[in-house]
Amino acid sequence: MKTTADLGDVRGKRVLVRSDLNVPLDGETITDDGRIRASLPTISALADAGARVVVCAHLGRPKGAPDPQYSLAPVASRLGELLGAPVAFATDTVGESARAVVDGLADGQVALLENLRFNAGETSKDEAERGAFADELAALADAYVSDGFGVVHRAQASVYDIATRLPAAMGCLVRAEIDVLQRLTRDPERPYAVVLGGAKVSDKLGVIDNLLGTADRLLIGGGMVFTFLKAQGHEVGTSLLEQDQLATVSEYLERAQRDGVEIVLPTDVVAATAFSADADHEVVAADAIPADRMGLDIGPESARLFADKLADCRTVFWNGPMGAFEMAPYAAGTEAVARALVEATKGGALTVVGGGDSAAAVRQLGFADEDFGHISTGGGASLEYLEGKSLPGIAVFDQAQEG
Ligand SMILES: Nc1ncnc2c1ncn2[C@@H]1O[C@H](COP(=O)(O)OP(=O)(O)O)[C@@H](O)[C@H]1O
Ligand SMILES: O=C(OP(=O)(O)O)[C@H](O)COP(=O)(O)O
Repeated sequence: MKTTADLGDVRGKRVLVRSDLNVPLDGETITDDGRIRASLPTISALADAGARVVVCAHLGRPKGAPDPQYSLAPVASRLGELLGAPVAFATDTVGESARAVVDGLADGQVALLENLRFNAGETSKDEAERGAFADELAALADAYVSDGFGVVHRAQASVYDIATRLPAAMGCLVRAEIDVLQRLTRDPERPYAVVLGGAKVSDKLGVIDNLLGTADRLLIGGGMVFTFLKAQGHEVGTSLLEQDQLATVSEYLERAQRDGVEIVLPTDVVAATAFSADADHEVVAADAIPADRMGLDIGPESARLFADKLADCRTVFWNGPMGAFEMAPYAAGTEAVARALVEATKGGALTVVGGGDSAAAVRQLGFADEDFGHISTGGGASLEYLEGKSLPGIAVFDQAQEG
């Protein structure tokens, strides 16, 4: 695997670094800067070596056109504070502003381009459209460094296509993340549990297919729960639901039972009248969610059950908060699972928390990075790695080496 050392002397070279700076925002306030901090080692090392560092990243899921609420401007300010040096911000990604900002960089200086996903080419399924955007990005630089671990599972222009267009290397964050995750895939100590939650349900339900073959226990919380409960024939009210995945989930439940894999579902949930901290909410049995309510957290009985199921585990991977933890009334389930992982870590288990919001949740709830074996910057990326899937942003380096 190529490292930045393989790029040779970078002094005076324009090096495009793909980072994952997809941080949670409250208006323009960054509520957790973990992903920015995790991106610093690669950026600093290149700047210290005299490169003209051009950082590119996405924020949220804008629809291929500029959308001010997803601007990376607040991230540029924070990145500058953390680096202790100003970061020039380009108000577009590959246009006039980007070219001017890159041209204005001196050796050792850092710039950040505006949100990659303001350009339809970044996420396009059409190879030619993606390639054309990758060409425009490539024109801004002399070399490329892939350091956005949280996006290596995306076959997107700045992750995949660009790596074939410039001398390319892996950054130290991607390499560090892979080193830890390898310990989970190479003969994990058992029992091995995977805890799944969060809101990217359609993205992440599919990973269960492979996890049924590797994990001993799957604990399901967050927005994932309701497709399972519905598949079991229960009312889920207005909760998050993947209607078209019901048959798949039923098959998972059958297969798990047949193969002796434990799928642990909540027995109670916190059900609210709206997605709001002020909404009327109550704890109800998981099989009795009122039709006009949505489940926004696992209930207290489930929190105890989940903690119990994690207590004897020797390896735990967790992605996705157990509830809408950003709102205090729905944070208890996430806090209970975090506490259970901390206890498991103290007992010698290998625990990994992955995902932008999951990492933000544990920090927001007052836990320290050292309380866990590892906090990964990638949720979906880690899960797909654990599934044994080929990740486009990593595979492209193998292809380049073969080719
Ligand atoms: N029951 C639920 N209903 C709606 N949203 C939920 C629920 N449980 C968790 N969430 C939301 O899931 C989001 C995080 O999901 P996701 O992006 O999949 O996690 P990560 O970033 O850790 O990979 C949080 O913003 C949280 O509010
Ligand atoms: O937040 C991210 O992933 P995660 O929520 O799975 O941790 C990454 O920045 C990838 O974002 P995407 O899932 O919109 O491609």
